[in-house]
Amino acid sequence: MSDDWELKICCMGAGYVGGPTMAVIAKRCPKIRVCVVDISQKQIDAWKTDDLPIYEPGLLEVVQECRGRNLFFSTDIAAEIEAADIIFISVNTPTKTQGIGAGRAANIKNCELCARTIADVATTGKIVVEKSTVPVRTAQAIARVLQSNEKGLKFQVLSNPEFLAEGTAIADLMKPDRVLIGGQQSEEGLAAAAKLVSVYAHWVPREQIITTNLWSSELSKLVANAFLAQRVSSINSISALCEATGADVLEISRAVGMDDRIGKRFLQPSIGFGGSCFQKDILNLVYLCETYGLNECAAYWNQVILMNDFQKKRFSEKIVASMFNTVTGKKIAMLGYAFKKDTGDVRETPSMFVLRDLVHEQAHVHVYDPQVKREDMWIEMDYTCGMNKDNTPRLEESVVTAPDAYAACEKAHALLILTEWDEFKTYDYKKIYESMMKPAFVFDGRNLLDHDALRAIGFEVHALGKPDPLKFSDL
Ligand SMILES: NC(=O)c1ccc[n+]([C@@H]2O[C@H](COP(=O)([O-])OP(=O)(O)OC[C@H]3O[C@@H](n4cnc5c(N)ncnc54)[C@H](O)[C@@H]3O)[C@@H](O)[C@H]2O)c1
Ligand SMILES: O=c1ccn([C@@H]2O[C@H](COP(=O)(O)OP(=O)(O)O[C@H]3O[C@H](CO)[C@@H](O)[C@H](O)[C@H]3O)[C@@H](O)[C@H]2O)c(=O)[nH]1
Repeated sequence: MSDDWELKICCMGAGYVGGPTMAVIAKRCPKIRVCVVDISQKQIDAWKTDDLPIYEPGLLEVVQECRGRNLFFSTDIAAEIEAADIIFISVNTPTKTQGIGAGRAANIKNCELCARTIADVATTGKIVVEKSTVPVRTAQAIARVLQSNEKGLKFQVLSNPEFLAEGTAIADLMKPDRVLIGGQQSEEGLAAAAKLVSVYAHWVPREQIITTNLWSSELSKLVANAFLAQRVSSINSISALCEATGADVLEISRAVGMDDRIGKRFLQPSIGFGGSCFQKDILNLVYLCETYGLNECAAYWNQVILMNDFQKKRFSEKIVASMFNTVTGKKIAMLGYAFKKDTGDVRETPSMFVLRDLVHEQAHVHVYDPQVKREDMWIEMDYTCGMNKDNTPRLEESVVTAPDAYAACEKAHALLILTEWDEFKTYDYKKIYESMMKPAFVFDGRNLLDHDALRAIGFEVHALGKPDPLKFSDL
């Protein structure tokens, strides 16, 4: 190992955030040594191959450029902590499943464990950076664990939440809207923050690197996700009203979004938001509000989740109701399973809830997604819906993962668009129509396809928040 490094960074947690974030730091800062560590040998082994543990456009190229140069992956956590000047904690902080706050509070046990490991093995003081999304004031707990080391070592704790979105992680990291760094407002705290600023300043314009106190930084992350999810729930609530009145939700998104004060983005109706962050972080915010006795604030944010649940359920019910109130024994093709395009991530994917409902209705579901692995579908189904092959014997036999969309649609009664993958727009829908049972239904949960063209082919199309031409006409 060269000793000429400008700085040495260790990141605990080689997941969706730790891996891409550190890869981009390594790319942009060739003189900084970056090592990503994890307790999972399997995860680290995969990062050392070209079959990376996560799919993210552009990630492999960045990893290939830096791996072995200044980007390393290891399970030797103690050695890497010892070598590092700055240690990022980028571990998972899922919603608690048991005990006080179960179903709402974030479980920060992995963060605490990282702090304990650092306190145990470090022989010199370090800057410890919370990269994970955590409840406000977690830095206090981390600092207390670190300061209780018996070696008299001094640690500085910073908050540096991550705002990347999956599917666009590399672009987001290369050109972030902002980098947020929170620190203690003491001389040592400000010096630590300045050191982290200097890392990002290798490629992020200085005016886009914001420094705040610790608590503002921690809380800003939860607030950003709550605001984004609130927009999705807002437009989804309007999609239901559009279906009842003959208004068109896409025309509304356009008309409303052109107001600069509102903005165009995040007004795309869907079958509900998914992903590992939105629901978890809003629940975390709701729990914090309740903890501080702010029950009205808690109820306000909880409504964003309730609206999301309503939207997911509404979509399944629409399918069954439109198909003569029964899908029992019918083949249904599900195109897309990931929670958004350009990722294989299925955590909290809304497709899972539609699949669950269709299995309950005894349909035969054929799923095609370009990136999702079948085993990941079952892990998430068990974790989030409590459904597995032991308690639902029909589950695995009534769900087929198809090799392509054409196979999924052959002899199907309905085709569902659940993820907005670009390739779904390029298919030969005439050929698909001819291979399907009649009437052939399309339920477009993303408003991805050309509905007029599909109707001209012969499909019966139901699209989210779009007027049904059989039901509504102009004046
Ligand atoms: N996924 C996202 O898009 C995203 C974006 C912004 C922020 N976040 C936040 O970042 C954090 C990490 O999320 P993620 O999606 O990368 O999670 P992840 O589950 O993909 O990865 C977490 C990794 O941490 C490892 N880990 C757990 N405990 C450890 C320990 N004690 N020492 C070393 N490694 C340990 C796990 O083995 C796992 O590989 C969460 O708090 C999340 O809310 C996620
Ligand atoms: O107009 C929209 C925009 C998004 N979604 C859905 O919302 C979910 C989340 O999408 P997105 O925010 O793009 O992806 P995430 O990877 O979950 O990223 C969010 O969560 C991350 C984890 O905290 C944050 O870092 C990001 O800033 C934040 O956008 C997905 O199911 C999308 O399909 C919609 O339905 N309509």
